[in-house]
Amino acid sequence: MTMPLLQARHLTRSIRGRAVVSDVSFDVHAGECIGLIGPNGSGKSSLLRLLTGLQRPNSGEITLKGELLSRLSRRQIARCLAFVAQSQEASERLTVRQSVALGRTPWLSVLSPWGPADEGAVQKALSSVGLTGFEGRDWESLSGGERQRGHIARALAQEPELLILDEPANHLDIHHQLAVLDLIAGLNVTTILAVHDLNHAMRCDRIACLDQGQLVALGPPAEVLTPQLLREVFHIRARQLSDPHDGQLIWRFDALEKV
Ligand SMILES: Nc1ncnc2c1ncn2[C@@H]1O[C@H](COP(=O)(O)OP(=O)(O)OP(=O)(O)O)[C@@H](O)[C@H]1O
Repeated sequence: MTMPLLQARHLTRSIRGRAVVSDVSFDVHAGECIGLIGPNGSGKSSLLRLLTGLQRPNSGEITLKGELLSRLSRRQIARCLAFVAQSQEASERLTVRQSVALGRTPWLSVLSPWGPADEGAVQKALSSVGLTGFEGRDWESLSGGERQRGHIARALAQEPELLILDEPANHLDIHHQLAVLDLIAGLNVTTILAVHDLNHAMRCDRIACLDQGQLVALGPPAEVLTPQLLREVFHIRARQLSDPHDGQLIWRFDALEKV
């Protein structure tokens, strides 16, 4: 068995005495796509921030390629892992190209200045999110959905082994939601993404489900997404229907009264 790309062991993060991430452990293997689901406030964003090293757990540890994350520099982490946060904003006035080019920062140094490989990575990233031709536009002139694709392009330009995305389909119209999810699925990159749409989560290799900071289920979609789990965690009645067109299973949901 190869070493996991990322290991989380007994992660706990408390805010004002309340555990928003509580004793979470799991492994992520190279090539996997893991969908992180859970109700609002269940700790998805908090857990993702721990995995990126942006926040430290109160207890527990994370290893990235066998190295303790807490011992790695930001630059070392950024050469392996890219993060697309929720509602991320670029502060400076930048063009789209400049903004995406920031993804190359971890690879640049005095001895390794900007070169054709960096330019190639930026163009490839822009092309894979459908933003070729937007290079010269002011970042601020982009629509919400275009910005979201720009953020993903910046992360791709980083050429990470592990891509962590917090609700990447947020702000996107239905076409771009599906296009971004297809894009992520087609990348040769290990991915962890927080998702709200359970039909989108079905496309992941494994699903991790958080409830009140605890990891209550982890496994293939068909094992994790059961009517019982969806009732207990999301307070919904869930039924699976088969699409007559191709037999694919689709969820249908009804809200239940919270008890
Ligand atoms: N800085 C903070 N101060 C106080 N509480 C916080 C802080 N950050 C997060 N929390 C709380 O931690 C809990 C988990 O929040 P988190 O954003 O991780 O949840 P989430 O699952 O990503 O939610 P959503 O689906 O709504 O985005 C929530 O109850 C939230 O209010």
